[in-house]
Amino acid sequence: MAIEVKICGINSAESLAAAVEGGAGLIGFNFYRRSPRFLTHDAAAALARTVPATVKRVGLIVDLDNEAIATLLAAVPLDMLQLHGSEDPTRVAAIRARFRKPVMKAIPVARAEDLAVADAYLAVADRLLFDAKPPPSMKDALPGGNAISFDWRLLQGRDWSKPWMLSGGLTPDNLAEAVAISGARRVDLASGVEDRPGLKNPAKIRALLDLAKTL
Ligand SMILES: O=C(O)c1ccccc1NCC(=O)[C@H](O)[C@H](O)COP(=O)(O)O
Repeated sequence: MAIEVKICGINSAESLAAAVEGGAGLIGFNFYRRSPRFLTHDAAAALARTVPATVKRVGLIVDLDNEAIATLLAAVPLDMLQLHGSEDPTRVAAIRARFRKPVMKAIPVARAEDLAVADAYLAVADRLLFDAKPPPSMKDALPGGNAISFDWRLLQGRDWSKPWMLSGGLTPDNLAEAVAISGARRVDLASGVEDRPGLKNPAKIRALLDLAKTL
């Protein structure tokens, strides 16, 4: 069975069409202001309204308070929230209960010990997303979308009771190896289908999704 792909940081009708027509299972809209992929509510809403029901619309947020989340959800039709900040399990549970949306919690990974953090989220999140933790030497790193990978062998032979995704530095060139080594059946990527940060390349999106169907 093909792996499930989320294309994150969709910010144009062209990239959205490539993702939807190519078979992405999820697309992500980025609401983190420092990101080159940041979208206003209005821009995201216009795109989100055109997404077929078969594709999940994920809103990526970083440590937003309840008021900001409520404003976002009132403006943009979203199927899932991706929590990509330092939200602890209590906060994840509170967001899920209050806003009645499935939540995916990002877990930053650099070393084997980082994976232990995931256990605390299993009871409160609907999905986990293992993403590369930027090294301290990386100046101005974002919480995600940095085009860096972690050691995929850390995930080898591991599984969790909730669906989990692999992300961090995935590209059409390394996807097959990443999937083979990690055992991931769901992947998420942003930079790997771009020409520069924030500029998605529809041809790269289509190529990546074609490849994913063969894995
Ligand atoms: O993509 C961003 O700019 C971003 C900013 C802040 C928090 C998270 C962000 N991206 C999250 C994602 O879901 C990315 O797909 C994931 O981090 C992998 O990114 P990349 O290494 O660029 O493929």
